Amino acid sequence: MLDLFSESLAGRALFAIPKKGRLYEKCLQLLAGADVQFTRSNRLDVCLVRNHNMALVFLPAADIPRFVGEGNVHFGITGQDMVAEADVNGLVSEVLQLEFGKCKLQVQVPQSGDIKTVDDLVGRKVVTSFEVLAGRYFGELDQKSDKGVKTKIEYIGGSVEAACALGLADGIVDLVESGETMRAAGLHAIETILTSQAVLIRSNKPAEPHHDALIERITSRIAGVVAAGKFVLCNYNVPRKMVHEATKVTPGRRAPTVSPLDDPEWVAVSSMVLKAQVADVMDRLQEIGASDILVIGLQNCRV
Ligand SMILES: Nc1ncnc2c1ncn2[C@@H]1O[C@H](COP(=O)(O)OP(=O)(O)OP(=O)(O)O)[C@@H](O)[C@H]1O
Ligand SMILES: O=P(O)(O)OC[C@H]1O[C@H](OP(=O)(O)OP(=O)(O)O)[C@H](O)[C@@H]1O
Repeated sequence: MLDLFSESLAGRALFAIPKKGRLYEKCLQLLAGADVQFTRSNRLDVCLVRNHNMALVFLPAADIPRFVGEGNVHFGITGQDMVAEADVNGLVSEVLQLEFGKCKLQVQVPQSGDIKTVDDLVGRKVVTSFEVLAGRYFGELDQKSDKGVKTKIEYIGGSVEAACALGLADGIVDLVESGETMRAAGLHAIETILTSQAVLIRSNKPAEPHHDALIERITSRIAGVVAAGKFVLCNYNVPRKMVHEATKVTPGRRAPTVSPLDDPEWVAVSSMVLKAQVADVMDRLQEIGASDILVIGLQNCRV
């Protein structure tokens, strides 16, 4: 059975996806948007893609950089924090930022306590799941400090936020997004070690040409899905004499589409706008005299 399975994997491009956790659902949405068709069986962490010569390998997010770096899989999705922690410099390339899984790796200490800055932590005990990054950060700090002592970095696999309250640590290094978990544990952040988001990474080991072409095709499809989430299409009518002003507000990615209307005094404009800026853009268009401003969400695109 196993032999049959590895035979069916032979020659396929291997794509690593986080098997659970924060990034999992978003990855499934990306795969659906890129029309990567598969059925994941409960018991298997490898599954064949029906419509491409590819297989998905579901792995812990933390292991993906190493698997990609060593060329066991050709490409994968994980967090930038995981790539940095795995220390795979030169072995993988980041090919696409995916705009989700955004968070910060921060040094946190009890809100009420004697530790106010990272220098106060030098020589004390820090607990973290990111022992490489925390070790490097405090190693540099120890060297700069004149205390002549080393900060003790201790690894724990989860529930890091509880460490200070339990008396296990003077500070922690952990991920923060909304800050809710941190505040609930009576902690606050005193330094950011890195910012992170989910990324598509590729092995730097040379792939076979037919893998290269497929990886590039899937990457381009995923880039389209990511861009579709970032942009909207903004359509509006504007007096012809104001079109120059209006298109300064909506320059589009390459150039806006300007079309004549039956009324010679007016034109219609269609342009891609960043979703995050669209409310402001609509206000400015209205001030310029545009009307019938319509914002349309994109399901998919290639840009
Ligand atoms: N609160 C958060 N907000 C946004 N992104 C996050 C958050 N926490 C973690 N991430 C991102 O998701 C990645 C995976 O985190 P997650 O906590 O799901 O790890 P996991 O250990 O694989 O899953 P689990 O905790 O279920 O075992 C992190 O490396 C980080 O890039
Ligand atoms: O700032 P917040 O929005 O509160 O998010 C931060 C929390 O998210 C992550 O854990 P997650 O909830 O993914 O679970 P985990 O601890 O099991 O990894 C991280 O380790 C923090 O605990």
